[in-house]
Amino acid sequence: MGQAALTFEKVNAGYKGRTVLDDLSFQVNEGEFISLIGPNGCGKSTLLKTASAFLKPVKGRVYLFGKDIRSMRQVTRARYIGVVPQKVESPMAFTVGQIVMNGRIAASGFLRGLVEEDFVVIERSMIYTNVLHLKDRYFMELSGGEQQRVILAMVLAQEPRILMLDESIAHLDINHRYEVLRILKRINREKSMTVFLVSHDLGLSSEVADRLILMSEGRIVAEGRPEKVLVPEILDQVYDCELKVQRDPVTGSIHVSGVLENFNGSSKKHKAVHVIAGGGTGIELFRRFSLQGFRITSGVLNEMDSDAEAALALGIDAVFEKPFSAIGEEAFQKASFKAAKADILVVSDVPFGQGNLINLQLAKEAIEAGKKVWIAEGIAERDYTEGKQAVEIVRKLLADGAQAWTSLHDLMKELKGDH
Ligand SMILES: Nc1ncnc2c1ncn2[C@@H]1O[C@H](COP(=O)(O)OP(=O)(O)OP(=O)(O)O)[C@@H](O)[C@H]1O
Repeated sequence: MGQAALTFEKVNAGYKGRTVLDDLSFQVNEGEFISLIGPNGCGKSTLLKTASAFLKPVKGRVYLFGKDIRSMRQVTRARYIGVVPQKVESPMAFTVGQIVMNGRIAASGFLRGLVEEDFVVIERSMIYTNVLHLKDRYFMELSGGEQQRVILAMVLAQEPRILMLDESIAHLDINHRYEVLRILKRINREKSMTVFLVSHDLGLSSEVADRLILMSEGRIVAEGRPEKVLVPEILDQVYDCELKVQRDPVTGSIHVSGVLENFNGSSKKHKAVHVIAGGGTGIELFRRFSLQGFRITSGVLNEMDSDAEAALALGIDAVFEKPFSAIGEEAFQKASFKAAKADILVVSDVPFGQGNLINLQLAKEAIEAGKKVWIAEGIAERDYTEGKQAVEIVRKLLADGAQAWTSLHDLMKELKGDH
């Protein structure tokens, strides 16, 4: 493997005071084919913008082939790095031929003028990406996939030493996608061009890349050969869902997919869960339980509370009390009736005061009925009752068999086992 092509050294970067990349350090060597993967919003595009000096780091340094990018002129940078963006921002009133030529001009300098060799590179880039026949067409008139191939041709015409693609092949049809990948692999091998591909297609990334870099919340959480990174223990945590990873024993290719078993039309009766929540602490529980196919009941909730609104919006069978009022006997009895029909009871990280303390009585009834009860950890910090009554009740519940949960991810996993 060659010298360091791209180096991030303790980089912090983001937008208007909001940090996205968090103390990020990594190195890519010349000739490597890397795929950068990670959930929506984790900072992949921000990393690309920072690498191409479109975004200035707040802290840390970025080097291209050992040189600090801050000291580089734009034309020098264009020779080192070419970025194919996720989407083409502005409509361009140019023909395809003109756009690809602009790529070459950006990297060769406006003053020099183009020579014979430049036109060979321009034409080759258009042939590679199958856009030569579109040469005289206006960019704005092209389909999304055609536009994406033109931008790729433009960047290839720069002949950059590192090519970064931001989800740029996602909109291509399967034929063109594999064609582009073959081109990238070829240039990568024959010209030692470093390729850095951002992709949400984990299987495809594992097929083409020598090394995967997995990001989460602005940091790198795993990197290495695809079979080391694409393992359920890592992916489940990062993508916060259950994933199936299968490896083809013949080709070795890896297939990652989500689990759709709740939607396969089976007549299996789903379990019922009663959720004790309030103040918005139940929304994510409602959402996830719905997606997993649980039957959900909830309450007592106060009308106009954000959990009450969410329960109404999701059609959840909930019991309500008047807004800003302490839970009364009638509402409690209704909730007790509903909770008695549930298989599982979950208490969110809702704060408890005198007004809603009675909801914990539902957890006690569930334990007495031999049901599973899950209570969010950290009750001491959200107990606003006199004499910390909620802490005392929860302590007893835990002693009698209730279980504490810390992360939603883990709770869902536990409940999935019961489902
Ligand atoms: N121009 C911007 N101004 C403010 N915030 C931004 C800007 N661009 C991105 N962000 C925020 O920065 C975070 C990281 O965004 P980024 O586009 O880098 O993520 P990503 O990993 O590429 O996501 P995706 O997979 O969805 O494309 C997100 O929370 C996003 O909302």
